[in-house]
Amino acid sequence: MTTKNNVLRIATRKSALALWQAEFVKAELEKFHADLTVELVPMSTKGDKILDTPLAKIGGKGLFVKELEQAMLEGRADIAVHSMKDVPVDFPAGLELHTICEREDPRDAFVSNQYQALADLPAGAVVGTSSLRRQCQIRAMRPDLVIKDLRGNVNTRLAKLDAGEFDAIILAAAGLIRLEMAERIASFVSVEDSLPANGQGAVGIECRSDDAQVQAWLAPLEHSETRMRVLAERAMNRRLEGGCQVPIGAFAEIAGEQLTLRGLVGAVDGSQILRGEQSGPVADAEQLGIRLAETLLAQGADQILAEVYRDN
Ligand SMILES: NCc1[nH]cc(CCC(=O)O)c1CC(=O)O
Repeated sequence: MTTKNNVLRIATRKSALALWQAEFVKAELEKFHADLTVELVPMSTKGDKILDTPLAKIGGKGLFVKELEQAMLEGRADIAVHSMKDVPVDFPAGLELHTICEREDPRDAFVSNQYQALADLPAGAVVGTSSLRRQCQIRAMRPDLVIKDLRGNVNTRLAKLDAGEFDAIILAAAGLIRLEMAERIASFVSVEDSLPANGQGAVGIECRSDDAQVQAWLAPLEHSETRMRVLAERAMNRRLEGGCQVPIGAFAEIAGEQLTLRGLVGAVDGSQILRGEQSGPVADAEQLGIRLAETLLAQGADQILAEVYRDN
């Protein structure tokens, strides 16, 4: 038995955002379970250590999660808190994504010290992003801009903007809001202009599949609407066999009993963008994701993705 009585250990990366998310889950757990002690177990992952290579070129799925999963499998930790966006579609035997918490703002944020929005940037302005998804959508909209790779955690990226390396950078709004840096957001990029990544803005919790005690503790943190949205988005990504570094956008919304999923697959240079949409009952979330992926594949998404993988 790896779980001590009334102690739960959270494996977490050491970035400010990861620590914020782990502290958030700790606070929620302690709010619901007065007699529970929650400890953080911070660790570095491969994705944190390799900082000089564009993410898309490092390869390998789960760059940011393997070390955390090893800790859970070896009983050094009980749960791991992830940005859903960075969580691979498949889990190692013995572990599962058990809980999905309520989503923060899922949009991309435009951050600049001089300009209000993408539309205000002059021709030739330099925009920083490390995401192929953001890159292809910006290039499609504004082929006159220069896109440069931008790596590092949120603070590093902001420091590079402030040092003048870029005229603007694009980040997930959720990260800035959580780190209490919402004032850095010059404007939100609409989901029409930049379809978010699957799971963006949502926090998920992974644990051992057979750990009933930990799962009982996690139960009150579950947010069912977020779960259904993220299920649809991830199902689309999975059917497309997309990793986390691909020019794929997936974004679901729920109105009443109806879930609407929008999806996009693009060439990195923005020369081609395929879009689709599926609506249906919330309970069919995964089916809608699979169906949308299939309509995109029928339009040629597989060729576009094959080229992306070849180039990277
Ligand atoms: N890929 C890194 C990553 N993973 C999650 C977030 C932001 C928070 C979130 O989406 O929940 C970010 C930073 C970014 O994309 O700007």
